[in-house]
Amino acid sequence: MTTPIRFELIKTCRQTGARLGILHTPHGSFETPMFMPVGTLATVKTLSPEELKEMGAGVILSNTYHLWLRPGHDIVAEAGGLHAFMNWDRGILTDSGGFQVFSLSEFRRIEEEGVYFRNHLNGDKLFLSPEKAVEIQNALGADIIMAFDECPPYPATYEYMKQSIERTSRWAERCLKAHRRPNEQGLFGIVQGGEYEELRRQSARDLVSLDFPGYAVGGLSVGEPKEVMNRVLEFTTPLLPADKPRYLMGVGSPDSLIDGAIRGIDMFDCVLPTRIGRNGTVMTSEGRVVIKNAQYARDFSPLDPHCDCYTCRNYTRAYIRHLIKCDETFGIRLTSYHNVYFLIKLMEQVRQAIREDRLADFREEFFERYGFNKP
Ligand SMILES: C=CCOC(=O)Nc1nc2cc3[nH]c(NC)nc3cc2c(=O)[nH]1
Repeated sequence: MTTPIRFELIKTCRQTGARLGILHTPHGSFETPMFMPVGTLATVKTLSPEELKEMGAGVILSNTYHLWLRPGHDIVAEAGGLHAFMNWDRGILTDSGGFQVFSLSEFRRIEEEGVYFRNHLNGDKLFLSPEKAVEIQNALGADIIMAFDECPPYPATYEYMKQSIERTSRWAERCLKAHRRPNEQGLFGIVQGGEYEELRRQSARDLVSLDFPGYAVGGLSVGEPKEVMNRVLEFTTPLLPADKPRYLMGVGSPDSLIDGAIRGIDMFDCVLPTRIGRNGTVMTSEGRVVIKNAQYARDFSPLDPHCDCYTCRNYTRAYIRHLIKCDETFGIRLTSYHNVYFLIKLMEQVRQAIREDRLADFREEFFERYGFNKP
C-alpha cells in the first residue's frame, strides 16, 4: 500500500540522539524536528494562513472532538475537507483534542467498545469509539490522523496502566481496519504505558507490529515532572522504527522541545504559544515576559531584542502592554504571532544545530540565556 506519509532521515546529530529529517505529506514536505501550531477549531487562534506561512509553519493541528461537535465533520466534508474549509494548503494533523474530556473528566466511562462521556458544551451524553474517531477524521481529511487511544491520568497504577495499554492496542487495530482512506491519510499509532518501561515496551511492540506510517508518544505532558518525561522518552523512542516519524503529543515549552529533539522526537504540538499569548505572556530569548507588568509601561523596545518577527520589528512593549491592558484584540494577535514564530524559529535553530552536530552545545547556550536551570 502506498502510504501518503513518508519520513526521510537526513542525519543524526553526533553529539545527541537528535535526528534531522523531512516529513513528506500529500500537502508538502517539511523539515523535522518541527513544531506544529494548534488550530483546535480549524484556526490557529487570531492568525491567518498567510501569517502562518510567512513564519514557516508546515503542519498545523486541528481537533477531532471539537470539530465533530462544531461545525460537524459532515459540514467540513461538504466544504471539501479541512484544507479547503480553512484555506490551508500545507500539512494538517488531527488529534482527538478531547483527551481532557476522555481521560480527565469524571463523567467519562471507558468500555471495550469505546468511551462514554459528556459534551463539554451542553452536557449531552456522547460516545466515541475507534471506528467513530476514524470515521470523523476520514471526513475531516487531515494528512495525518491519530489512532483512538486512552491517555490515562498521571499518575496511574501499574495494574491500571497495563489493562489500559492492552485495550489501546486493541483499539489501534480496530482503527486500522476502520480507516477508509489509507492512501490519502496516514494513520499514526499512539504508544502509551505511562512511566513504566515494561508497559511502554509492550505498547510499542504491539503498535510497531501493526506497521503504522508514524508513531506518537502519548501519555506525557499530563502533569508529570520533566525528569519523568525525559526518562520515559529515553527508553521509548529507541523502541520505534528509525525510518518512521515520532510525534510527542502536547509538548511544549522551549526546554521540552529541545530535550525531546535530543531524545529522538521529530514532531511536537502545543497550545502554549497562543494560549499564554492570549493572556499577554510572551516567550523571548531571555525568558518569559509578562507584558502587563508595570515595568513595561515606558519600555519602547521590542518584545524580544533578538527576534525579527513582524511584531518585534514594528511594535514596542509599551504599545503591546497598552493593547493587552485595554483588551484590544490586536494585542493578542501580536503576542500570538510572536510566540508561534518563536517556537517555529527555535526548531529551525535546533535543526541547524543538528546539521552542525552541536545540539548539546546549543541546549547549553539556550538554557543559559533563557534562564532554565542547569540539567
Ligand atoms: C482521535 C483520537 C486521537 O487521540 C489523541 O489525540 N490521543 C491523545 N492525545 C493526547 C494529547 C495530549 N496533550 C498533552 N499535553 C498537553 N498530552 C497529551 C497526550 C495525548 C495522548 O496520550 N493521546
